[in-house]
Amino acid sequence: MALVNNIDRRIDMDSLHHIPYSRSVSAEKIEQEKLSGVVKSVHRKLRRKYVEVGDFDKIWREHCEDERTLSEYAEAMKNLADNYWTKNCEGEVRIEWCRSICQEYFFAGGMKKMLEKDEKSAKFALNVQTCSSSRSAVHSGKIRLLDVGSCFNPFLKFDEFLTVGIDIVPAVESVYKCDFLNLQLQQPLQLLCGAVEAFLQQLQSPIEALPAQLFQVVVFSLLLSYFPSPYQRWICCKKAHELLDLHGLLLIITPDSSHQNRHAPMMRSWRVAVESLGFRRYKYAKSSHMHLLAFRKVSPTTSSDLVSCNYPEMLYIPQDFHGPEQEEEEADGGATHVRSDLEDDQIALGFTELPDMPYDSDSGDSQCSSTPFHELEDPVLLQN
Ligand SMILES: C[S@@+](CC[C@H](N)C(=O)[O-])C[C@H]1O[C@@H](n2cnc3c(N)ncnc32)[C@H](O)[C@@H]1O
Repeated sequence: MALVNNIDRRIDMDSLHHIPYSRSVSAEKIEQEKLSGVVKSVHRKLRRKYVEVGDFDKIWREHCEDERTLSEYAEAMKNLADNYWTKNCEGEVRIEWCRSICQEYFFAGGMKKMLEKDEKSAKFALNVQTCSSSRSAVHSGKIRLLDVGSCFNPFLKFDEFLTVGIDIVPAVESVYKCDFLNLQLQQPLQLLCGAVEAFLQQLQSPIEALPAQLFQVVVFSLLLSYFPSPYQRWICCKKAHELLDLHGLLLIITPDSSHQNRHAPMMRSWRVAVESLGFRRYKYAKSSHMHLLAFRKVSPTTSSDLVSCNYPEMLYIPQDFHGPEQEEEEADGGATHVRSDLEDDQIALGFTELPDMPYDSDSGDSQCSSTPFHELEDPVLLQN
């Protein structure tokens, strides 16, 4: 009788939304998995279409016209950000990493140190006096930051940035609608800093064109892996180069839940491709679930015959090589996949830093980690 009473009481409590802890946690987990399922299925659909059709311009146009899919995606991302990526979780980790790199580079002498290093190596290489006028680029006010694929505008709350968030489907009003792949670039503004800030504050949605050299920071947070083709990733990096001021920073965050060296060749390949556009590596870090890369724009121009050198293909991701079977397995949650010994070893290694909730390698949706990221001063991963 006592037991029945207890059960009855629990049912009553449930109906009053006082859900017992274990039940609410698993309900949360299911909800979270559902949301990241929405995100992953959009990426998968794009990849599948790209394999079938081959013409990424065509599939991209169709994708941008598919309003229902896009708004479901934006809603899922915003929901994940609002309800599941709380403090110290991966969502915060990527934003905090970007902030700390910018603080150090613009306000704590990082840029000055790099410019001195450039001058020294230029003198050494050419045995000539180099021009030091580039120092005037050291920043004095707010940092002009372009967040591409901003979705829910995570940088807006920080005072040190004058943030422009753009997205094909903004999840919040403060983000401007813009397809970065088709953004037109105009002549740079010949204005003083204050006037440039005023220009940025009067932008209106949709943005179809922007002047070159407008920003000091461009952020691609979980953007590049959205695209099914390496060539689209390369177009984005090239555009970032043109939109950045000389010595500005390109910050790239891309998901990878395997341990640090598993995709070392891929990251080396990315480095070569990005540097070929007129960037130089500045910092690299690996968190449990992401690579975080910072590049400085070191050359004002980028040559246009780079396609012939296969640089775009170098911006590959593991999913580019998935066949239909692997994609299907992923859609089933990997239920039919038999792991190799090597994968088992990697998972065992990974467990030492994996938190206890599932990670979504497409959306970057994940959970708390005690060591958010490892700064690598001179990583094997990105050796010269
Ligand atoms: C995985 S979400 C990342 C959201 C956010 N940056 C973060 O780190 O959580 C990728 C975002 O990029 C946007 N996106 C994809 N292609 C884009 C393009 N060509 N131009 C602008 N935004 C794009 C998507 O709509 C989506 O909101």
